[in-house]
Amino acid sequence: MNWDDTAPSTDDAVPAGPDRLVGADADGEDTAVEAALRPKDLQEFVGQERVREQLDLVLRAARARGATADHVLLSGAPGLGKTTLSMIIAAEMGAPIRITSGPAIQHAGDLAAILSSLQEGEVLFLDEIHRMSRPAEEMLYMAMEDFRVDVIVGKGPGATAIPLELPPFTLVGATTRAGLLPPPLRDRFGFTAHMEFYAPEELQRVIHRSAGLLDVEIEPDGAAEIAGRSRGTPRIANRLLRRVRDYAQVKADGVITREIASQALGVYEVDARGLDRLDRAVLTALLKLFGGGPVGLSTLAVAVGEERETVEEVAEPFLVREGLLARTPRGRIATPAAWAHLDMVPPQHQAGGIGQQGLFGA
Ligand SMILES: Nc1ncnc2c1ncn2[C@@H]1O[C@H](COP(=O)(O)OP(=O)(O)OP(=O)(O)O)[C@@H](O)[C@H]1O
Ligand SMILES: [Mg+2]
Repeated sequence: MNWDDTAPSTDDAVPAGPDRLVGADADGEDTAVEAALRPKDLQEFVGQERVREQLDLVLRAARARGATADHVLLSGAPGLGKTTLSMIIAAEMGAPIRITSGPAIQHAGDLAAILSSLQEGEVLFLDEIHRMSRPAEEMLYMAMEDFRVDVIVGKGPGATAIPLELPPFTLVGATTRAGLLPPPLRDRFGFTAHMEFYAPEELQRVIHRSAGLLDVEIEPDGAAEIAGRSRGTPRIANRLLRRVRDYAQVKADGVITREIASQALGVYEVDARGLDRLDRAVLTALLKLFGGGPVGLSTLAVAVGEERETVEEVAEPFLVREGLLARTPRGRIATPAAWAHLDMVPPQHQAGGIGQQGLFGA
């Protein structure tokens, strides 16, 4: 559902497939176990070295001054640890945290109610801040800068603005789409942290840590195998770990070895690079039916029997990130890495074969 007509957001309408094992958004089971797996302080938080170091300085300095920490904006793809980091900020400051999200704030009044009930030093976590309504956003500007809001009482010519002082608080905003934030809002954050995808070694550490908390025995090779298929995302790493654990318990003695991890993820159709069935269907169609492209998005979508949006928003971002597919003005094309990944030979390399763009070019 689209709560907010100011943002040209399409992410809400996309069939992101909560049943998708490699989807980066949280599903029901994730929500239930994530609380247990969340690192509780900066020390425990794996990776994101730069962000961690900078945030550590910001928080230490604020603590030393006995002041409330500056507002923090966390941006990055789903499942990289924004919510986790917001809770860590509160914990490190020894402050309570209030959690809400852009879509939950439909009216400025909703925000005024939250702001006016904050305690001094409290952390207000505003998830999906890019989806807040415009009037609420404007109220937030003043609250962030001057710790003050104007509450409008009454309607029409008789309406009056009653200024309300707020206690100093720390706003932690999170967004998957930093580009959608209006500059005046972005500028009011004292510190902006951009979260990157995790390296396989970092994910391996995340997996080890989670396995410990879930009381699962895992060999380093087993963790490496899962890490390599987790698309740079801790949430996916934790989810794959749980599925591999199931397999290890049912089919083996419960210990996760490389062999077991590889077999289990084969059963769940997550390949060595983290592609799932949909991703591979798109690539396979692109290579087999269209000789590697270029081919239009709609044609490609019909070929795999999916909606355009599903191909564009669900499968393509990761394929592009992995350098397997490129979006060009003339259509989608496969990269040499795509041919290699599916163990296929590009047509121009075959004796007497047609050129890559021979049949379907333009
Ligand atoms: N650096 C990390 N170290 C260990 N675990 C992590 C780290 N980052 C994230 N996780 C784990 O990944 C899961 C997802 O993290 P989190 O909910 O913070 O992501 P998010 O960025 O808020 O995602 P979304 O955009 O969907 O809200 C949590 O279970 C958390 O424990
Ligand atoms: Mg979150």
